[in-house]
Amino acid sequence: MTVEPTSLPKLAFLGPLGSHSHQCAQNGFGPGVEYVERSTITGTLLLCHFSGQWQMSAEAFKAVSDEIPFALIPQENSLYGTVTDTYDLLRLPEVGQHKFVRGEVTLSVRHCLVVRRGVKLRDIGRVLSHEQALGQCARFLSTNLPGAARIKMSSTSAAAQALLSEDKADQLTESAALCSAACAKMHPELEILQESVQDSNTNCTRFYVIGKSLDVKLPSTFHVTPPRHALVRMALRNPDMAPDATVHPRNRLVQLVLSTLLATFGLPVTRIDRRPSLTDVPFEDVYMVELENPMSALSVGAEADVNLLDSSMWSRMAAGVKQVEAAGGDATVLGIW
Ligand SMILES: O=C(O)C(=O)C[C@]1(C(=O)O)C=C[C@@H](O)C=C1
Repeated sequence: MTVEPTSLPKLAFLGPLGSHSHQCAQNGFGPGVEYVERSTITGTLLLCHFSGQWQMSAEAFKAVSDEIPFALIPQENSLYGTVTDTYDLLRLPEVGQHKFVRGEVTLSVRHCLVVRRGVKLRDIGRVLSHEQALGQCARFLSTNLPGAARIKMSSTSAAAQALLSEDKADQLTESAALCSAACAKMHPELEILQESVQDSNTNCTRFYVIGKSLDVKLPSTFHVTPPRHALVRMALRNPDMAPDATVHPRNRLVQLVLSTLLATFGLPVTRIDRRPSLTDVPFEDVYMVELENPMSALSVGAEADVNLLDSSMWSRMAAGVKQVEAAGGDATVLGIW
């Protein structure tokens, strides 16, 4: 009898190893996936302008494919707010077609101030980290390192690694990084100068689990609950054709979003985010709207419930999309989880 080799599904995350994304992925998926690190969420962001549409490559996110069916990307932090790279990616047409939000994981986030061994606080002239971590530690930095330049890196773990490769002879002052304690401990040449430097101890980041389709089965180690959330992208279908010429298209979109949303999907709205659209029209926006079904929390458990709730969420979403379209809007379901 031959034993088939078992292969775990792959999950892409923002690396290198030791990033908060890595920690969160491990908490959420444990040994149930093969981890594939990527060096950016959004890679070479918004670099090429192609056939009238801004295109971008997003390594962790773009990796989602037949070969890598899942990715984990940070969505929002409790102190510093929306992860804009992620919302920029949610504007892409392929989201809602080949990539969907299929789950979420929240991570409690603690940052340390880390240096090469022997470096003192007074020597630090630069602090390297992910933009989110710099923002989450802004008060600490202003108080303790007011003159230090804040340098954005692709991740907190990339910042820690950069300390190791810095050429001391090139620098007049020393650098520090903001990263997790676990990340600092991966490098014996590094030392933690101060722990827990984020501006609040309740600091946490919510991540989206992206799947290559709405059907792909989530890894068995991921805790699946009955679908409770939906994410919908809304825009004006044809912004140039306002039925009432006195109303600016931008206002028309706000009216559409507000008037249709509250009634159309029949579910409470839990957040609304707005980003510039991918068209060339100045100030044309796209809205990302998250809805939450309070009822599904009551029916956790049986597989039958999950299927029933799944189809009821779906029919609500499909009906809502039709109504938005009838009102001159464009709505795409980006995820149900
Ligand atoms: O840089 C990392 O370690 C990441 O995983 C990214 C990220 C983010 O983009 O928000 C994740 C969690 C923390 O909020 C800080 C940074």
